[in-house]
Amino acid sequence: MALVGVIMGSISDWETMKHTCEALEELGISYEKEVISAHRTPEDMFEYAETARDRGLKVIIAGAGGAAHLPGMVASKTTLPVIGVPVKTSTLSGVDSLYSIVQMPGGVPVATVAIGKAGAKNAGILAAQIIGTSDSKTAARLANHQNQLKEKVAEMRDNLADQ
Ligand SMILES: Nc1c(C(=O)O)ncn1[C@@H]1O[C@H](COP(=O)(O)O)[C@@H](O)[C@H]1O
Repeated sequence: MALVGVIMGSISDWETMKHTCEALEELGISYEKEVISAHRTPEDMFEYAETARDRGLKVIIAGAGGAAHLPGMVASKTTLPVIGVPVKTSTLSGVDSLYSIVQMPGGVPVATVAIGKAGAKNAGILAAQIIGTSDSKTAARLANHQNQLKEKVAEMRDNLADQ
């Protein structure tokens, strides 16, 4: 059963959102993925959001670009935490996506990560951290992930010393 729902406004967002899925896989979190658009498939979006909790999801990650209304509209129809990923756009570099997602009105939060693939990766890690609050195996995998980051910095220090 999927614990995280990864949705995106278009298949063109996959190049970004695949980094979310990779992070979830690395942390052993089950997920489902789907293309759903607030603009193009509003009925599907409402049904997805309204049924998400009963289907067993714990977190929804929604990526979209431009007039990125998907994360906020999903958040308006579920009590699950929603993480929004601003997809980088060719016209406005994803600042349009960021502003569309981050500036939610009071009462309807969307946890917004950075623009692009680093943000998409962080969305997966953040979802794992939410799940890790009540799951010790996930918490252990997250601790391991942090240790790997430390090891990478240790390698960087060795490399720098050799320069
Ligand atoms: N922002 C939204 C929504 C939405 O918010 O519901 N639906 C599609 N889109 C975005 O339109 C961009 C261009 O989509 P196409 O590449 O399909 O034309 C994508 O980044 C998508 O997330």
